[in-house]
Amino acid sequence: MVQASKQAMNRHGIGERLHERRIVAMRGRADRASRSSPPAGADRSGLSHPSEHSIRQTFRRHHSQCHPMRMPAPASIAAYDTPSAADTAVVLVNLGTPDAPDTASVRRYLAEFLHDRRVVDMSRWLWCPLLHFAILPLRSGKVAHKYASVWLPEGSPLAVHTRRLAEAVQRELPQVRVLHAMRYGKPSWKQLLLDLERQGVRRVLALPLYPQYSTSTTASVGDVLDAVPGLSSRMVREYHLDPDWVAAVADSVRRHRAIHGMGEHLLMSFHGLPQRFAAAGDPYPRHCEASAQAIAQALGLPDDAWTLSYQSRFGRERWLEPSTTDTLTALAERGLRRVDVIAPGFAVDCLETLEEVAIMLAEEFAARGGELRYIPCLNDSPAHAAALAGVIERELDEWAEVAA
Ligand SMILES: C=CC1=C(C)c2cc3[nH]c(cc4nc(cc5[nH]c(cc1n2)c(C)c5CCC(=O)O)C(CCC(=O)O)=C4C)c(C)c3C=C
Ligand SMILES: [Fe+2]
Repeated sequence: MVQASKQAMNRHGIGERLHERRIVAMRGRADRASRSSPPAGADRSGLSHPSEHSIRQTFRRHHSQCHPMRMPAPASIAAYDTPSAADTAVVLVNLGTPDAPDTASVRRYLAEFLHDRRVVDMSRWLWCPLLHFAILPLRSGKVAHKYASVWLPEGSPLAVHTRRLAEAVQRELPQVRVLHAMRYGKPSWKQLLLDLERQGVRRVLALPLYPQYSTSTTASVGDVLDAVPGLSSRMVREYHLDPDWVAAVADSVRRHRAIHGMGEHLLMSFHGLPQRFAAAGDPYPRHCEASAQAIAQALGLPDDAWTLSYQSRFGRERWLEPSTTDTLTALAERGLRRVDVIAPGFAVDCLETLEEVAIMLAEEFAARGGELRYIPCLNDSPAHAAALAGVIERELDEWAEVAA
């Protein structure tokens, strides 16, 4: 099979192969968009089957069941010999969240999160006493109260939406195992990798649920992957300009505006970052700017109809600007009364979007006489699952090519 794939690669030029891959990806996406409920084990991309023969069989079977008029299997199917379904897992990794909205659980979660040097890089001699004797005792209770205000019957919004999103992506990609994990808290990313290794899984593709790359988030997911050397692994770095993701965000705004009417302005609020990180080369602000531009362009918004801002400041140092709070004050002073807000840096709704934006900032804006209308994250929407499935397919595809 490897041989067959190498021969195929020798026969065609690189440009041709890339073109074939794009066609395959487009076909995969078209299939996802057009089918309602795929048969278990059905295969569209041929990513995961041990032999070319069985790949073609499965592909044909699926197509004859779902799309009797659509044929044949993709021309480049021979390139999909590795990785195979049995020994590959795809893991959607999110930040993490407390187990319960109480002080002890929040304290445990914050302690793990804020111990990560990727998040707070101060000297441990200074940071650990500050964290344990000031921040955790003072912050945990207050933050637990905030979590309680958005907690769902099934758990923390971030946990609930992440699990549902992974299930939705699994439905999109029945040929590989799709799981989810949290960098901090449960289900533990590190523990999941160790469990997978024990179960004989050899390859893990990590998809950090951060569209924009940051060392404080994405790289930290990679650190854990590197710490389990028995597994062959690969990580999606970012998807901040993925066309399907951009289209899904833009569509969510369009749909909201179709139901609730047009806001006078669109605010795109991203999680903030200390300016020092950006000065040291973290590409996060560039990625946020590029995402915001692409979303505005997809919506056909003129420059004065939208603004990018940064929220969730933590600590005393300078964070990225403009802040969402200051931006809303400025918009209110400009006389704007109906502002729509999206949070395109968050894959799913969480404390920072629901409590900080949809509740607190909306209340502040209302006190100035305005209406702040929060448009939810993509969560487990079909468009989101399809976009992420496309990102995963492309990554597995490139991996197979490198491995061949
Ligand atoms: C120095 C501190 C922090 C950095 C740097 C930071 C970067 C960062 N965070 C997210 C995404 C999320 N952060 C969330 C919560 C959260 N973030 C921080 C601090 C930093 N984040 C704290 C202390 C908290 C906990 C809440 C609080 O105490 O205020 C969440 C939500 C988690 C949930 O349970 O709902 C997300 C998501 C990104 C994308 C990012 C860098 C770009
Ligand atoms: Fe954060």
